[in-house]
Amino acid sequence: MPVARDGEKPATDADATGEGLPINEVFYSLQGEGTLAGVPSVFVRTSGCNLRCWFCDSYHTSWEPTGAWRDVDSIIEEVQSHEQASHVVLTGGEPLIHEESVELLERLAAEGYHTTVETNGTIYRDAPIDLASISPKLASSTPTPDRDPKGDGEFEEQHEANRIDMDALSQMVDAYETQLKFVVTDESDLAEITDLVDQVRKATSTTVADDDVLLMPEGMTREQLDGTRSDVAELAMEYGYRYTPRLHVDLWNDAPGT
Ligand SMILES: C[S@@+](CC[C@H](N)C(=O)[O-])C[C@H]1O[C@@H](n2cnc3c(N)ncnc32)[C@H](O)[C@@H]1O
Ligand SMILES: Nc1nc2[nH]cc(C(=O)O)c2c(=O)[nH]1
Ligand code: SF4
Ligand SMILES: [Mg+2]
Repeated sequence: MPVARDGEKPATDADATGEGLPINEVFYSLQGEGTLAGVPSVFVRTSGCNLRCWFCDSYHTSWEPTGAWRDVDSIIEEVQSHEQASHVVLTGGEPLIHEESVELLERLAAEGYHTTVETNGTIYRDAPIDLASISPKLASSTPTPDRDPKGDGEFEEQHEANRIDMDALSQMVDAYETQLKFVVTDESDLAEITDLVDQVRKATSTTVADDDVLLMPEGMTREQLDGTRSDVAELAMEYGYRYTPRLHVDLWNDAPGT
């Protein structure tokens, strides 16, 4: 079913509102990205996002959000049905637009799970998060009219205005163990990345080491990654940042539920 735009719950549209969280999918896979790549994990994907990256690989949580409202008990039950997993990844869409994500994370922590939150870093919430996997969005993510997957650039201005919130980003970096995971489209992204990392270092009391800064090639299919991964690996070496693969794409391409 469709969910409300940007995850809000309008008071008048019964179809678009509900209790708990709008969930797009829950699945068991290997963490494909970042420092925990390869770790068996249950993924909980909420629906709704405050941004609209043109390249979003989760189109049905952002450009056309779909999902079903589910209460926290039923989500926990499904997580626990994957008995081998001790790690849970909360992602989206943007999971931190939803206040109820805090309750879900509290319940997961109480059950002893390691929690990773995949977030664009624009919204801070106080929650038991073991790894904040923050992917701040660069200018190259903005849906200009020529790169809009749906329309003619209607979200360009809103995306551009909201993609970086330095207060929320630095609060998150100070509060949680963090990785900064940048989607790299080409070499021209690197000036913005080094500038952003400098700004975060100035705004926080936490040490952000170069190997907490991850460069991830843009691409939602193996074919697309074939065009970006080698160049991004070279850039990681040149700048001294960490490279992260997209292991799930290498293993399963763009298959659903992976
Ligand atoms: C779908 S997002 C959901 C979490 C959050 N909204 C965010 O952007 O971090 C999950 C991860 O996929 C990354 N991502 C999305 N589309 C991508 C693409 N085409 N190529 C590489 N990474 C992508 C995001 O940057 C983020 O790290
Ligand atoms: N296997 C796998 N690993 C992932 N790491 C972050 C993902 C995400 O969509 O947030 C993701 C995903 O969608 N699949
Ligand atoms: S912030 Fe994340 S979920 Fe939202 S549009 Fe960008 S990649 Fe997709
Ligand atoms: Mg993904």
